[in-house]
Amino acid sequence: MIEARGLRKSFQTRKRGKTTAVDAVVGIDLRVEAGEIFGFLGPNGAGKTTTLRMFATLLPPDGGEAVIAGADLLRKPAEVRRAIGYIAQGGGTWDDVTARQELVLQARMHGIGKAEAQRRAAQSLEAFELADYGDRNCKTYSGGQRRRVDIALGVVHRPKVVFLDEPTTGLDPQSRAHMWDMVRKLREEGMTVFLTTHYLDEADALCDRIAIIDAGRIVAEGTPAALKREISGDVVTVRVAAADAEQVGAAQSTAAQSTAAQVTTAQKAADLLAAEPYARSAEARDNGELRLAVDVGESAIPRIMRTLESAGIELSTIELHRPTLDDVFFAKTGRSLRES
Ligand SMILES: Nc1ncnc2c1ncn2[C@@H]1O[C@H](COP(=O)(O)OP(=O)(O)OP(=O)(O)O)[C@@H](O)[C@H]1O
Repeated sequence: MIEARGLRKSFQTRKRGKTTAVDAVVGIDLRVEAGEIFGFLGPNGAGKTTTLRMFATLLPPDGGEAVIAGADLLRKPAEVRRAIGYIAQGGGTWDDVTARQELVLQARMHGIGKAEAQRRAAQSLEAFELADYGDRNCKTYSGGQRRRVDIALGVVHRPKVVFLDEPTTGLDPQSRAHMWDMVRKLREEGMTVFLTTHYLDEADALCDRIAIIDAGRIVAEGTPAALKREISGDVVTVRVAAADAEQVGAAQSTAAQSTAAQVTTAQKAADLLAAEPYARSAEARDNGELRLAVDVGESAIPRIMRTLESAGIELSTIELHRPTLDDVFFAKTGRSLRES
């Protein structure tokens, strides 16, 4: 339903009279099958919105090509526009009109006749659980209700593909869960959904397949389960105890010295553990923590503790966790998406 090859985009920015180029998207290749909820997961500034805007014909690519719902993005943009719905990050509802009025207007703008437009507006209000507020001005809606109106507006013409830019950003947990149900409903109705998110749990729970994007490049693609399986094993996170002043060679320990010593100790621990047969990898991080990829966490933990104890390294905490999409992100980029 969506196929992209080598799609790229740079922006020129001027700072103190100097022009510099920002490479927002650096060659995206991807394939989205019909009827999927496909998630584009990445940190702020990764290039998600830029890619989405190119797919939605709102931004001309600098290079590459894409076919969306059978139409060539560069040669047949009008055909692409007819086949898609695009729901921008900020949404677009007006304050002083009702959701029903907005829906009728939007349907009419797509060339739908008046009676059919009214029928579709009523149907959308039902489908998006807005019937109770449909005749109230949009300014009286909650954030979650507004976001549902945005999506109802984006799909009133029944597109084949729906592009959703961060559909749940800023929503409370209950509204987010509700929104996920709405997105699943779009798929049930046969639409292909392409959404962007920087929420790991959203990508994991909602999306059939995801692509992880970082610095304008796709670094991983697959089902959340397959991506987690790929890095496989368990992850053990160890935090070494804050060191005392002696270790940093100072008479008086300051917080900064203590952290520096912790980082040094974590590195020493990582070097030691990386040589152990049960460790697939061990990396110290700049907050005094180290992450170990192991096959079976439960049996690795006592061995890790023994190794560190015999080297005189004191632990403050040790935690076991099953791989998450953040671990996948970490494995691919060397950073945590949570901290990006
Ligand atoms: N019009 C523009 N002019 C200059 N730089 C831009 C422009 N639009 C985007 N960028 C830059 O391109 C990069 C990618 O931005 P983009 O908005 O696509 O990221 P994103 O992944 O959608 O981020 P977010 O999650 O914050 O929305 C960023 O470095 C951004 O600052």
